[in-house]
Amino acid sequence: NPQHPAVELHVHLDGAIRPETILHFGRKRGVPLPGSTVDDLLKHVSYKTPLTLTQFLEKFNHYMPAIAGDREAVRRIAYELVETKAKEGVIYVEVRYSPHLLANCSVDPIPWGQTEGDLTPDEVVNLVNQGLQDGERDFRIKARSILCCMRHMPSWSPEVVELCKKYQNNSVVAIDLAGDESLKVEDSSEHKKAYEEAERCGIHRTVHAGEAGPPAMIKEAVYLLKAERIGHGYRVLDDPELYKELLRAKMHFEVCPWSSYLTGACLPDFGKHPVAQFRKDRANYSINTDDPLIFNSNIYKDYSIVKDYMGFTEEEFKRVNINAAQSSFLPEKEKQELLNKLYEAYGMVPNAS
Ligand SMILES: O=c1[nH]cnc2c1ncn2[C@H]1C[C@H](O)[C@@H](CO)O1
Repeated sequence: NPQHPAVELHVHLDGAIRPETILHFGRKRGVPLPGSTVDDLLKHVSYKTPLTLTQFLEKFNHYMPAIAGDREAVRRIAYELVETKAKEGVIYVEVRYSPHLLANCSVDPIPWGQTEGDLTPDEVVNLVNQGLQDGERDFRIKARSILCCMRHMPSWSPEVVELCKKYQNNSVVAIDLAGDESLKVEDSSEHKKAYEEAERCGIHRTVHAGEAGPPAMIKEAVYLLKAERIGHGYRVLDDPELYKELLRAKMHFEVCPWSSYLTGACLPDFGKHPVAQFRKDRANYSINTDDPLIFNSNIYKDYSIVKDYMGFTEEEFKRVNINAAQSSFLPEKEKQELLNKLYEAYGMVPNAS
């Protein structure tokens, strides 16, 4: 039973695919997969005890070849994610992905060992938009998207920001920087330029930082890339001065509890999880699934963790979701509409009718 209408700001499209859909397209396209039933496939793709962020990211290799490069698949995974979220009681979701990692042409290198085809990153965005918009209509929730730059692929970033501009407010609301933070990138000036262009054009900005990386990555995200939200950001607690500053600035942290356990981002002892500190300090944060396929989870899992291990209350869940709506990348008027829906559902305004 969903504890509330919820708002989810951090979920990867390519980390949230239904195993059935992977099997369907694997079969249809003759792409070999590590299993031929849902259980088999999940044995390889999902896992239950912590890996490193780098090892976790390798999981995508097992199934992305079945989806990437296929128009119907790309559209369908977007549509199905909206359905899944609607069923979980999410009324507004921001879905993120790298258009390049779903393409098989006009991308260098062509990802996942695909042979070259004719699906460009631009058309990927178009297809995802269609899937999201069809989903919004059929499942009556709101969905927007965030386009990801990848840490290890600075050469893709100029096109990512151009796609954000082209599709701005046609589903796309923001830019992100995802991928392996622990990896040393010789030159990230392309990421920086892309973020400057995003700021100049009024495109919202979030950055994965302080998940596996040190607080310095969060500083870079905030002060160099002008991030308005931080993906994960747990390690901000290692730098009390920075933490104080970001609390004062009401910086939003996109917290993913179950993910943080499975990627080794946080200690396995949930009693000591950074989100417990965030709650104490009434920080601005949201609760999110991140990659529910790989983590074999849903939004209830993440809410259960903070409830069962940290004693989070309904009151805090309401505050969390109101913060999420406030820090969403919707235009002001739509943000107000979303907030009003939450206030009403939470019994925080008298029913006007
Ligand atoms: O938790 C994560 N941290 C960093 N990168 C991630 C995480 N989950 C997924 N990604 C990467 C892998 C996906 O292919 C990419 C775009 O969604 O983002």
